[in-house]
Amino acid sequence: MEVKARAPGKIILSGEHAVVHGSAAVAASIDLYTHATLTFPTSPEHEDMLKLQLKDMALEFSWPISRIKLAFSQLGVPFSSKPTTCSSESLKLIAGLIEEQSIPEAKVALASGVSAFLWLYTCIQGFRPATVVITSELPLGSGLGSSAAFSVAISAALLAFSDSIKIDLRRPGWLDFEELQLDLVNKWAFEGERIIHGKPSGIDNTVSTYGNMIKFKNGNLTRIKSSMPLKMLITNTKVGRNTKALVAGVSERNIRHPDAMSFVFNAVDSISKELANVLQSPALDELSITEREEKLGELMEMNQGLLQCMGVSHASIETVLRTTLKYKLASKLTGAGGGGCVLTLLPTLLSGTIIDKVISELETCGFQCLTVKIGGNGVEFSNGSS
Ligand SMILES: Nc1ncnc2c1ncn2[C@@H]1O[C@H](COP(=O)(O)OP(=O)(O)O)[C@@H](O)[C@H]1O
Ligand SMILES: C[C@@](O)(CCOP(=O)(O)O)CC(=O)O
Ligand SMILES: [Mg+2]
Repeated sequence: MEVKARAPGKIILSGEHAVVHGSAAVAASIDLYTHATLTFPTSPEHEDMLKLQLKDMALEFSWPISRIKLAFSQLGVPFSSKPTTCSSESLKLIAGLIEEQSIPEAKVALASGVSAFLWLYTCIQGFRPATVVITSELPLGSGLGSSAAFSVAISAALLAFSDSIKIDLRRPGWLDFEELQLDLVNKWAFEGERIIHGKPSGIDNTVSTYGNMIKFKNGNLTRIKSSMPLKMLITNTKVGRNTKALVAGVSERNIRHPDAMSFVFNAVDSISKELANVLQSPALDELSITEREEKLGELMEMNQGLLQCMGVSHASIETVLRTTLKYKLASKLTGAGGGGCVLTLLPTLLSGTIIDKVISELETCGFQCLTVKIGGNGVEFSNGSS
């Protein structure tokens, strides 16, 4: 018995961080995925183990089911058909299970992901032996939503084999969940994101679940249908950072300067709303596309300025901004900042020669450039034959 799920990463076009404080934000899925494969054992030798393989990291974790039962015996079985938040007591028990596995020092950031996995697994599947294999095309901790794609892919695979969701695994290829099933996957994935981000807004798991392009505010999504082509260059500064710490840093700044920060968050809210309107305004002719691209670029630059106000830019991000500005291209950080990835708007009429020059200059600085497809499908499942 095997099921696979894949969930996309995302870019945030405007509104990261401010969205945690109630402002609107705009995000789109990208065609880089995290895959989760869930297999229930058929041979008796694997009968009492829960295994998690992180293939790209060459890491494998395994726990005897009896050990997991023992850990949770103090607090009761977390098994639940309703999305449930992991309490601090449960998180401590899970931390104990992970400590026994001794993660190499250089990969210790993965512990929050493994905690999210253990919580989702025991809640959705209880104490059932299985092997879960994870692979990802997304760079981890770079602002492209690897944590959400991880939580969404795992939730989807686990739910696909639960009583909460009935799916037909006979058809080949990648298949869509129904709307109510997506809602459930999204809610569980949010509980995973809580463990990894501390205080997530929910935008990343929502766009990874439903795909395409969304405006998101206070937990509510509005689907956006862009009427213009959108091409972005993604530059990965390769400076590692952690979303949880950056989100906490902005909250602390908000506590120190509540009046000033409320203006910053309000300004971001207006920028996101305007950006969503520009994307959706009716297409007329090529000139209007150019005008709209100019507006988008300006809004992205204004958003970047406000992210600097929040204290989440970084020297490496500033280097990308300076480099792209030489070519009159607008850029902003995407995701939590502090390093990670930067978006640069590539106008439709920009020549390939200029794009090649910018990329080569950015790569000379040691950065990695990616071009991705924006706004594809959200989470999907398959019977393992794809
Ligand atoms: N494929 C994966 N395997 C294990 N953990 C993962 C995976 N993808 C993401 N994570 C978890 O998410 C964390 C990165 O999330 P975060 O700091 O929010 O950055 P981002 O979401 O931008 O990639 C990792 O340190 C790890 O705990
Ligand atoms: C900073 C934030 O707005 C986005 C974080 O995205 P990422 O984890 O850096 O991909 C946090 C959130 O909305 O939960
Ligand atoms: Mg994240």
